[in-house]
Amino acid sequence: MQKYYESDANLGDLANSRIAVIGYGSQGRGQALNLRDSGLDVIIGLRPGKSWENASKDGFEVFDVATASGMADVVMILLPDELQAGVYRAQIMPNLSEGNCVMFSHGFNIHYGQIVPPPTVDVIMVAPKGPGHMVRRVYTEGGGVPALIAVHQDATGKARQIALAYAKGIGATRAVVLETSFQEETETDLFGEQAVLCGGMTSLIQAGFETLVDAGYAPEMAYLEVLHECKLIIDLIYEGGFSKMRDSISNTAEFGDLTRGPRVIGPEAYAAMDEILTEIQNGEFTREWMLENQVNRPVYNALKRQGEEHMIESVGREVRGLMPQFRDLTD
Ligand SMILES: NC(=O)C1=CN([C@@H]2O[C@H](COP(=O)(O)OP(=O)(O)OC[C@H]3O[C@@H](n4cnc5c(N)ncnc54)[C@H](OP(=O)(O)O)[C@@H]3O)[C@@H](O)[C@H]2O)C=CC1
Ligand SMILES: CC[C@](O)(C(C)=O)C(=O)O
Repeated sequence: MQKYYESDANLGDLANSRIAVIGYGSQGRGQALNLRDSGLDVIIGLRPGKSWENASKDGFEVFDVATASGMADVVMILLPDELQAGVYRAQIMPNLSEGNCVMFSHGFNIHYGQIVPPPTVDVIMVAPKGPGHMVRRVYTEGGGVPALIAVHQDATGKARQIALAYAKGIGATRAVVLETSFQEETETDLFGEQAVLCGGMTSLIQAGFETLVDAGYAPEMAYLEVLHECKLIIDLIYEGGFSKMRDSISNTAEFGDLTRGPRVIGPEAYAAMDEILTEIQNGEFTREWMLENQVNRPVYNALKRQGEEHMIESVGREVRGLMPQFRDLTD
């Protein structure tokens, strides 16, 4: 896999370009602030509302999406994936000029054919591998969140240099930038967030919590054991892999980890993961998500409400309230 660092990228490749960041949410805000602090010319495209107020407060010039797109050489689309195609067709596409660059932080809309840009523009991806708030926080601390780049269309012959310059602008080359394809990024990202990082992890934690509470243990004990301590264990895995974590835990914990863990994630879990991956690869998940949005998200809203009402959430608020380090954090 091709890897890039600071010396492989040149901010000069974007020196004469105006970048319109469309959207000012998690990624939009983090990326726009970092790009501006890296000396690049950034404007914001939005609809009136909360994000518009936030971007103005942060000192950006904010325009409606059509105007910002028409003023820019590089248009980075950081709207929710499910809304991108509609906004692109109505407000971005009519304002693109030959030689412009259209960018994404997730390959979703290009890979699944929801957006098909004209052949006269570059189409690239710079996808930070972390939440937007961390993209900003780590940059201000002098580091960077790693990112993936991909080139879908290279109309100008400079698409890769532009992707690398942008990645440098948001701080990613301070960590590492890997080159991939829109397909690989989209499918692995969706799989990761569904099966492991978000879906798999919350389901695992909730199942552990329910098992302890149903067996009569105090909910506060269950919370500390299966949720709070997760972060401490994950920090060790993040720093040095499973080996560093296993060096740090007791021998008893390690024996239990090695012998009992595979019983929890047994053949049925592997089969479920295969099924989830297949639904991503054959477009079934994307069809479900896009149709869900067309009918105002009945399933999403019901499941989200059930999640918010689960006992683990109220117990969590209570237990975090007992610890000084959580007092300044808003839930
Ligand atoms: N969240 C993350 O950390 C990551 C996200 N990504 C990708 O980044 C992209 C952006 O995601 P994310 O940052 O989570 O998005 P958010 O939901 O955090 O932010 C979306 C932004 O788009 C604005 N917006 C929504 N609808 C419209 C509209 N019709 N016209 C104009 N502006 C609108 C919102 O403004 P308003 O206040 O008006 O609603 C908001 O500023 C996606 O492609 C996602 O897959 C990739 C890696 C990680
Ligand atoms: C894990 C969720 C994520 O894929 C991310 C922060 O990288 C997302 O799309 O938000």
